[in-house]
Amino acid sequence: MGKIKFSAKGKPTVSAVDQDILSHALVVASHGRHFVARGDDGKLWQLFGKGKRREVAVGDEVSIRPSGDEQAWVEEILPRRNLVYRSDALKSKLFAANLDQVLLVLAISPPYSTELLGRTLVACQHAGVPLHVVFNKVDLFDDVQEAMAEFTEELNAWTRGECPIHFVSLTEAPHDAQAHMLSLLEHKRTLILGQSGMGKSTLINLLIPEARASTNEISMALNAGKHTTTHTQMHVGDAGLELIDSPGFQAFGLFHLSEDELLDAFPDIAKPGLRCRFANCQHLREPDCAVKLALGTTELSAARFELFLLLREELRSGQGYA
Ligand SMILES: Nc1nc2c(ncn2[C@@H]2O[C@H](COP(=O)(O)OP(=O)(O)OP(=O)(O)O)[C@@H](O)[C@H]2O)c(=O)[nH]1
Ligand SMILES: [Zn+2]
Repeated sequence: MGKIKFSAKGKPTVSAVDQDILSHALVVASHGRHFVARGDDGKLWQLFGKGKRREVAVGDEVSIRPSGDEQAWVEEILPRRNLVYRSDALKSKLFAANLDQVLLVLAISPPYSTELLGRTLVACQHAGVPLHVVFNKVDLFDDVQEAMAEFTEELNAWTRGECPIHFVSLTEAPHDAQAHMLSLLEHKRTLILGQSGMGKSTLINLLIPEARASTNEISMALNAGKHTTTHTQMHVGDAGLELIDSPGFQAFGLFHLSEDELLDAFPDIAKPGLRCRFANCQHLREPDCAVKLALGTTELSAARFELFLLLREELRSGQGYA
């Protein structure tokens, strides 16, 4: 990767020479309002955007206008295939764009959050991006077969069997994990999500050993010389491996969904909902509510119904959390 130099204040310096040349680049790192993009020739640019052109995500294809040797303005964000993001009442926080898949890393220690799993699934469905679950640290199970069967059942209930689940031990069986993960990740752009401590960094370093070094370089580029570790970054490995690592997040707000879009992610509620006596049934205390009747049967799990009510309440109160 090329090195980036900075002006004294980290702002773009104006160069009359290449000001009018537009070129194409891929956004490979973001930290708030700071971005780094890689040009088609491999050169790294520190990016600046104005207005809407500041709403750049890792994975975005951009057309850029150089303003200095290493700095450029975002001229245009090219149309996206998809965008995965979270949001609260005030603003959106972009995870990444133009993805082939999202991979959520879970483990039993620290304990994983089923609510986070549910929210990730809704966000992925809304964005039209497939979700895979990687259940790491299987070496911590007492009885591996029994635990795998138990967690498969629990996760399938949450995802309605829609997400493939991959059991691995990244530290105790790294070769197996590596082979399995490569078959899933090669020639794809993947966003890796997970609570802190699940093994995201272990996974990325196992598959792309040079990831740590490039993180330091990008981190310096983003912050114009200062070091920060919390940024979203795309790591590129052999065989078309593109892994996007995102900083830990406390909550996953889905305020950007409309109620109809939320319902689209819950066909297990939408479908029985058609049979409720009232067309505008809220599925709370109304008579002849088919959703309440479906609750607890194989059609609708109590956990998913609770998550639906929670998300709907957040949308209505305007207090989604990001
Ligand atoms: N027992 C066991 N420990 C693991 C395994 N994979 C990772 N760990 C450990 O789990 C801890 C957390 O792993 P990380 O890769 O740093 O987790 P992370 O998801 O990147 O966490 P943050 O950096 O906080 O976002 C480390 O001590 C790892 O060594 C595994 O397969 N088995
Ligand atoms: Zn109802």
